[in-house]
Amino acid sequence: MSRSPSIPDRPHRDIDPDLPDDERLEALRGHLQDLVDVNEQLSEQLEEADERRERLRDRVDRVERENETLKSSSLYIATVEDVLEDEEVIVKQHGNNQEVLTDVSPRIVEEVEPGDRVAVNDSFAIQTVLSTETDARAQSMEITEKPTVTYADIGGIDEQVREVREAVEQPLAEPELFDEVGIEPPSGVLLYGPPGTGKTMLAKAVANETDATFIKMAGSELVRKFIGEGSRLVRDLFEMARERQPAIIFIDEIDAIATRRTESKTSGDAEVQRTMMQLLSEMDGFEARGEVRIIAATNRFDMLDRAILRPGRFDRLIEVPNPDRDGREQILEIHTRGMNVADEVDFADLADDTEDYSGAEIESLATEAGMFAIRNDRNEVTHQDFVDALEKIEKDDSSDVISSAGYFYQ
Ligand SMILES: Nc1ncnc2c1ncn2[C@@H]1O[C@H](COP(=O)(O)OP(=O)(O)OP(=O)(O)O)[C@@H](O)[C@H]1O
Repeated sequence: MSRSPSIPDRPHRDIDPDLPDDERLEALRGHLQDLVDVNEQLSEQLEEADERRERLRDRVDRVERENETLKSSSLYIATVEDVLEDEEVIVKQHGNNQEVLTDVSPRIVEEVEPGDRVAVNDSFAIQTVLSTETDARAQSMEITEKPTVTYADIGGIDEQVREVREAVEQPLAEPELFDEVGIEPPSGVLLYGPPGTGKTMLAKAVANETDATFIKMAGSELVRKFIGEGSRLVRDLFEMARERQPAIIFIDEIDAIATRRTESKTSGDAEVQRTMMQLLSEMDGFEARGEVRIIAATNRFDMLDRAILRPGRFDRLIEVPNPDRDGREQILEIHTRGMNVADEVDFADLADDTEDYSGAEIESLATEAGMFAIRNDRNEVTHQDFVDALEKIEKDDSSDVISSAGYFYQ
């Protein structure tokens, strides 16, 4: 680094006050010139200092950016095995189970305890303490001992209900049937179709019918920040299901971890791929006639990696479409069961007017009609309330998401 230039001395001249005027004027001119020279030197130095400051600022920016990159580069997950003296700990890496003696920064040493999950960098130094495993499990899984949804709550998809019962319920309820015939039940069932058509309901209804624990995980929850975390969650998911069997594992939005590979090979992609491989390997090592069944759902069937559809994996595909006219009428009846609906309400007519509506949209139509009744100080819902609700929903739709059906799902 260049040294700072020295500051010029302040110019000084002794001018004898007794000098004749012209000589004193000359001396003063000389003094003024000295001052002008020093001023110039100082200005130059100031300019140089400004340039140096600019250069330093650039360097700080660069270092800060590097620091950010370092901070955001991939970290690995490990579990703390033991905390020793002198800020040393033994961690076991997830994935390869390698044990490593490493340091903890004094900043977080107080927080680290055996059993904690931590994020370590390439040199195994602990960077952060992660939330505890039970927290992570609880946060990302929805566990219901016995869901209340029944087949009677599902309208318009009778054929799909039949197929799901055969592929999921029967192997749980009557495994001996499969033993006797000598066939393996389907490994996994994939429900695909537009949003809000009853895929989640179907999975819940099977759990209800078979007294199984319903364990739901969204595929997007499995896409995690740290290397190894997604596959760890997949293992947790299956472990949880085994602990609570009979159980139905329901993975919604499976496309989040099972999208066809794209050209880009970023580390994020590789991590998602690893999570999917973990899911496949859990399924491969899975007792087909056992007490854990797996159902996945997607709105984006066309984007799925075909590897998950091979035999022994999601080998039973069930399309759950938007309901047809009769289906819509049935769903309307289901969702108005608990409502005070006037006798004159014509569900068949409403079913005609709700083409392309999903089950979820029909449910909102019923709620919206109820709101119109309340707004008009009535406790009975009339046909006109449904017509007004339809109009409102259509108006909202045209300015917003055009029927959610068909948007992702073509
Ligand atoms: N076939 C149906 N019969 C009765 N109600 C339905 C039906 N389909 C959807 N619904 C209503 O819509 C709500 C949402 O449905 P559900 O969560 O099962 O849809 P999904 O297909 O899983 O949607 P997504 O793909 O968005 O997860 C349900 O709680 C239910 O009230």
